Amino acid sequence: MKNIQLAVIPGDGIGKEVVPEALRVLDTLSEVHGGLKFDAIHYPWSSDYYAEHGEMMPKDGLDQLRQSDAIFLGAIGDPSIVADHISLNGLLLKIRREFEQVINVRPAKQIKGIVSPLGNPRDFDIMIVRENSEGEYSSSGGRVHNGEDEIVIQNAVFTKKGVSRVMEYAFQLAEQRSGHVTSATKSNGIVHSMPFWDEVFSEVSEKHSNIPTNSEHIDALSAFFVTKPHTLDVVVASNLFGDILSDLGAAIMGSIGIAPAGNINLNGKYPSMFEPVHGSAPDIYGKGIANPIGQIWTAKMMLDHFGEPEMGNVLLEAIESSLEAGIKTADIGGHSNTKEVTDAIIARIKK
Ligand SMILES: NC(=O)C1=CN([C@@H]2O[C@H](COP(=O)(O)OP(=O)(O)OC[C@H]3O[C@@H](n4cnc5c(N)ncnc54)[C@H](O)[C@@H]3O)[C@@H](O)[C@H]2O)C=CC1
Ligand SMILES: CC(=O)C(=O)O
Ligand SMILES: [K+]
Ligand SMILES: [Mn+2]
Repeated sequence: MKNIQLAVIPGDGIGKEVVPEALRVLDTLSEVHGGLKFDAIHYPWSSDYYAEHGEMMPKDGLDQLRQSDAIFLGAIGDPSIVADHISLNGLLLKIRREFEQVINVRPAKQIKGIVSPLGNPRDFDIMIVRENSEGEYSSSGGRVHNGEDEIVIQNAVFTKKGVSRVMEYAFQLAEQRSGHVTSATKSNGIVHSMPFWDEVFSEVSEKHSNIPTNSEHIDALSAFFVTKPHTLDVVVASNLFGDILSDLGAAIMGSIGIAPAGNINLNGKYPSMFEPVHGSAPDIYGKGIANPIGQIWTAKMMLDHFGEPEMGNVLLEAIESSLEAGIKTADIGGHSNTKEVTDAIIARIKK
């Protein structure tokens, strides 16, 4: 029996609705598999936890999570309780940084049973490889003076190590996919970090001369996601650019509610973390209508990570088959609720 210790953090808003559903799916997959078991430990860390304890997680929170094989997270953020920069920095971004989850992989591809909002898209299959530990999401900076004299400085941090690491990962992925790499840059507007980004991209691409590359400014690239997504394969991007492109990737698939993600620790020192691309969606929380597919597809990425791609494929086929049968939440044009969608996926896995 292969036992996998999962640290489960549903977090806020619809995270609390979709995580339990995805865990039901994982339990079903365990039953079908017979030799694989997930032992889940739940952590209530969230904005509610902050309201009670004045912090997003206990002081030894990271030590508690360290013991697990992976972290399965929903979403963090409830601006009605605590400001987003405090809640995300105190939990989500802290885990990503401290656990050296330096890469964030986010697929965007057409799946059966969902109509893309693009008029008539050709088949696309994009893998966004986002730098996840530095870049624009650094805590370096500060505020001085008040009123009209106030000055705010937000530093973006780009290290040779961090940039070459994410690019190396992107090239290795492209090699497996027999594809190519597109770099998201903005060296026409950002004078220090992005020319550096371009230089490192040239260096790393020289080591992989068999892989075709191109480099696009982020503004133009955003448009290409809409006008010609079929021309893209692996897209490597800084933390902020990758964040934005992945919501766009989700949108052209059909909804942010279906997009999965993996925060990958490469050095094996800490667990990786799997969470959907979407946030806590306060606008629909409590109605039971959140699309659980982002969280469930995220479970497939976790299965792949643990060397169980067959189970992952069973899961993706079950997702596609229930979508083709029209069992969908409202964000993708259906009338089913969160539980009905999960039930339909579970029924197909059992078949
Ligand atoms: N990784 C994380 O935990 C993230 C957390 N956040 C946080 O989430 C909160 C809300 O942020 P927003 O910018 O509104 O982004 P969001 O992703 O939560 O929501 C954006 C839009 O997509 C819809 N949506 C998202 N997930 C859905 C699902 N599964 N099914 C159906 N519709 C879905 C929402 O209803 C909303 O209209 C904030 O506190 C934000 O900081 C935002 C993004 C990522
Ligand atoms: C924070 C956020 O929006 C993301 O990681 O996607
Ligand atoms: K999330
Ligand atoms: Mn985001």
